[in-house]
Amino acid sequence: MLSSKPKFYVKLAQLTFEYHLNLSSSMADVEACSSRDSLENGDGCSLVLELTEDDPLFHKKKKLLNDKGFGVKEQIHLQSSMCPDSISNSLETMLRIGRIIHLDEVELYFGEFDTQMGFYSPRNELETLNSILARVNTLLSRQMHKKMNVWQGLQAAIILKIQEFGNQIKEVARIDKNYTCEKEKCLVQWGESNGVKTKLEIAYVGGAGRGVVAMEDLRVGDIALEIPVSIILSKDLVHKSDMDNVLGKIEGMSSETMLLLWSMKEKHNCGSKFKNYFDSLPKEFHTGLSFGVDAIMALEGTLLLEEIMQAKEHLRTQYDELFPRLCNDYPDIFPPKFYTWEQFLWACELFYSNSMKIIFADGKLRTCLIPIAGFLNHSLNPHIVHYGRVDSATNSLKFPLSRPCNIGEQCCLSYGNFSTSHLITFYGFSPQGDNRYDVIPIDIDVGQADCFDDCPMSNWTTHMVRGTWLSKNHNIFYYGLPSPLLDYLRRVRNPMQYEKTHQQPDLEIELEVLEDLQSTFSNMMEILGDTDFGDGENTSWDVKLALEFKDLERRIISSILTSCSAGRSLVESELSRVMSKD
Ligand SMILES: C[S@@+](CC[C@H](N)C(=O)[O-])C[C@H]1O[C@@H](n2cnc3c(N)ncnc32)[C@H](O)[C@@H]1O
Repeated sequence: MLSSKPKFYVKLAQLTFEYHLNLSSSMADVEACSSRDSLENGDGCSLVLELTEDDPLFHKKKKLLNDKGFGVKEQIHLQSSMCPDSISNSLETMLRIGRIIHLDEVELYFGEFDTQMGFYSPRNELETLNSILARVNTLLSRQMHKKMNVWQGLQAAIILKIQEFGNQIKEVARIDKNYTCEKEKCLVQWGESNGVKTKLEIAYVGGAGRGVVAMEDLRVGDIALEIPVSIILSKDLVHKSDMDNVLGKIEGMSSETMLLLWSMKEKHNCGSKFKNYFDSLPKEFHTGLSFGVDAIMALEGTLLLEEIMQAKEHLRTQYDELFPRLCNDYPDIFPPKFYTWEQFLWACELFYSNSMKIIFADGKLRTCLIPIAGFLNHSLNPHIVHYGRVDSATNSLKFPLSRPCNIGEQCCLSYGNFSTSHLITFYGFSPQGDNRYDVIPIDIDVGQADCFDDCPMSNWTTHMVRGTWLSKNHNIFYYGLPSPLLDYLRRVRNPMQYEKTHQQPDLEIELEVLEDLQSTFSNMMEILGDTDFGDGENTSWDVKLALEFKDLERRIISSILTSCSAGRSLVESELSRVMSKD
């Protein structure tokens, strides 16, 4: 019955992939099991990474898993239960599976696995390592199985990997020691007297305003910050207020807007429980929604211009639907002086840049403002990735570390997988480093979009490109450009059959595809115009951000043009070689 060798087991059951690392069941036991529970309740214990059908990318990921050799009912036997090398090998296999499971849409679109980088994105890698670690920790905490040392070995190997990964991606923040953070300290003291537990202190971080730094060396899994639900601002506060009756009757009013309108008044209430919180907020926000005329003009030709204009228009419409009607009808509840357009815009910027979506103990998702946690800045290489669920045992929101953060180091969150245009519009900054979510969407109007059932990658409904420096494969047929887009364009030219061969007709199609892309992106570059360096020191914050963004778009397009041109040279020389042979 018992086998000492751990095994991976890949099973497809009711459209759910389950990957089992099973330490003590024999393969026959595993095959006889129809559910994960029966494995865990038995003598053995399984490690499961699962891809479920709830995932909107289920079919695409399933295909990618199959392409990578992780087929249905496949087993991968590991060599030994004890030796560190085999633990490390098993971890590598789990990582390869986990990375695919944790891909998001953009990563999957560009997802030819990059063997040189070894990972898809820092977020994906951290998420994968932490999800495997969480499962191993659960198994260890149950202490109900044999071979504890193997699981402990695996746990140590994962933690080491996370540490090594963190060391590769360290960012240095400029901490301004002269800024005393008085208001912020008052808020922390108030928080602590209400049950907040923190290992972070507020500091002024160059280029990002307030941020938080670790007060001690923090390890993976340590809780950097814990906020009791009693000091989280959520829609429950509106229900307890005089606004509830009025707002509840307005059709289509979201609980998010209710909380926003409540906050606009509450911030003026000297006796508010949340006075320290409101006092700590910036007097003005510098997001894309506050861009002035010069910045808007500087954005001419960019995608960001459209995003900002649409967002602002949406907010103006929302404001006009509510005001001055609410102030006229209920002047005591909605005093006109608190509900001007400028104050509404301020509140919208507060919510866009500072709110978090949290799942409460009742299972409901609510948009909240969270004192103290609101000081955490965003990073493309975050320390904290999982923070969205209230711990029902403590009725608090915990911020555990997904990678270590040393004493004095800025501790950052991931706000989400956002493009720089989104971050500028709603948060007012452009992140440091390569943002893999900076893509240029491509509209393809070929009138035969639904044709290619047999071509798996052409079933993407949207196409996109990004800086080709992010790709390591610049060989013929790839050129640093996304395969789904190239495959799609090839199929448009030859719907019957296209193969990546070095034969003349296929190479001629390659040339046409590259020429088309080159012409599309040359037009885009022309619309963007020449680099504008602004007015040096005198350039305002918004024009600076606008110019920075325009420059980013130029760099992306320029990299695509360079790749198209290099690709054409490759194909042309291959074509002349083939033709000279013929
Ligand atoms: C949740 S708040 C974080 C605290 C904020 N720095 C403050 O001083 O109140 C979000 C805002 O912080 C700033 N921010 C966050 N991450 C940043 C980053 N990586 N670089 C620059 N600014 C950042 C932006 O102004 C953003 O709108």
